[in-house]
Amino acid sequence: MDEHRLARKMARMPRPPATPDDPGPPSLAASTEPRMAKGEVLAVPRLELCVEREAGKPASRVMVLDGDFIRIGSHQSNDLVLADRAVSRFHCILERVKSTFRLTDVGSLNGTTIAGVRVRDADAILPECRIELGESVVRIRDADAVAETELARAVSFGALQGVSVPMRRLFPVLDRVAKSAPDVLIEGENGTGKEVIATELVQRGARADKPLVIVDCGAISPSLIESELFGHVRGSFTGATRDRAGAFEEADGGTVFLDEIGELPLEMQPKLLRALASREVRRLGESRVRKVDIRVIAATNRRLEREVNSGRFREDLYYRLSVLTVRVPPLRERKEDIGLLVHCFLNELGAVDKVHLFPPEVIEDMKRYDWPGNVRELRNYVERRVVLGEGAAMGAAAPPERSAAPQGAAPQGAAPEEPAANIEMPFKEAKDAIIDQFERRYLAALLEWSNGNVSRAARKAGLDRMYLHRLLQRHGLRRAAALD
Ligand SMILES: Nc1ncnc2c1ncn2[C@@H]1O[C@H](COP(=O)(O)OP(=O)(O)OP(=O)(O)O)[C@@H](O)[C@H]1O
Repeated sequence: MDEHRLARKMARMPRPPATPDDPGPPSLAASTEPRMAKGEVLAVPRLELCVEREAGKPASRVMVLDGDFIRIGSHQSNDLVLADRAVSRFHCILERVKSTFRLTDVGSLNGTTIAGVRVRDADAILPECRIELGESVVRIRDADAVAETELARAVSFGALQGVSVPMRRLFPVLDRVAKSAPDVLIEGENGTGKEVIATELVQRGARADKPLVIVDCGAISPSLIESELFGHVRGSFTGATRDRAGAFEEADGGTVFLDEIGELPLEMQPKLLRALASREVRRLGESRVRKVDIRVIAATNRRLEREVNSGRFREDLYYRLSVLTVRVPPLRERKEDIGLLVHCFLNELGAVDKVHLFPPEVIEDMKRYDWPGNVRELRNYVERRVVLGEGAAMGAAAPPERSAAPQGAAPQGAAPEEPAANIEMPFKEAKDAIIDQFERRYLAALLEWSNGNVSRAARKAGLDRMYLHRLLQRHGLRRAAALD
């Protein structure tokens, strides 16, 4: 399989069956609801931001904002714009998490401080807190007024399960996005369900029976990405033995899902921007321009604001992509979903009879853990527990289980057995066999650690992501990496 195939999947999506919503309690059967039922209304306190100093001068500007995700910076596109040269274009993000806030500095030049302490990521910030950025000071508090937001009654949005408030707030948003069919950016940590969301958006939209082409921008070497997206003509580069349509052309009439958009090489970004704006593509090595009719869904696990600040992502492309952004909360902020997800995975695994392995006290233990690998890690754990029973351990730090690890993994901590030297084999073959064995074990353990996430694994191992993909493929471990 060449790199193109490796990184690109194409699917024709069947329309979901027309069944009514399932507003009932979590059940073993995942509900399918092609249309959202009108849900409850949730009152959320509005957020009041008081600018007490701006660019070093006293100020008394008050802004009352709806929404739980507020961007602060000097660029006009922020929710709170500070006219302060010491404030970065995208300086920090304030997110409501239940009754507190999280503050994230997105790589600002001069930093963000709270009570004199410089913060990068600060959780559990309480109302009345004063944030200092540049030569400005902003105080946050819950306003008296509340905003009303729709809360779905259904506990799933197709394959996306969730009983928690953040997820049931997300479902109506997704429903509207699916129907209105604009380009959309999905932001969320690894394993939070971005690809599931993209698939659901397609299935529920007008392009459901048209092609969906998935491009993993992080899995394609920079030299091939242009041809991958826009195609090439024969002879346009070494190895281009025939004309080939790119993802945009293949998806004509349908959708392109650009996964890991934050990994797109900088030099490719203006070309993507042009294609997004004009809906035209030009194959590599050809002057002819082709019109394409596509919807683009992009996803990222990076804070693109941080990438823009650091110069790794173009500001104009960021604006183009982020016109409509959907944010998926990490699992640690919606642990109420764990019980439902466990049932859903048992159901998918055909292991409903193993529900006794997840009694309430185990679910409570699971809620105490933070799930850095999010739903993917949870799913892997459910699978392990089904196979190993009560001995399965949660978390990457816990001793991994031999049978749960992908084939070839050595138990962590155990001294690897010295392989016997096989002098019946020529030296080179014997050496290659041992290296092969080592690679398999190393990669399998690495995948186990990263919960199948290739980007994380590549970073941990200090390997180029594309090279790691090839290694995994060579060792038949690609499925373990791509399965979830
Ligand atoms: N809310 C959910 N309900 C049911 N399954 C989920 C949910 N979220 C994620 N999953 C499952 O978790 C796994 C990871 O999901 P997915 O690949 O969509 O995550 P992702 O955010 O795209 O990850 P990455 O950024 O690493 O590519 C999949 O097996 C998916 O089916």
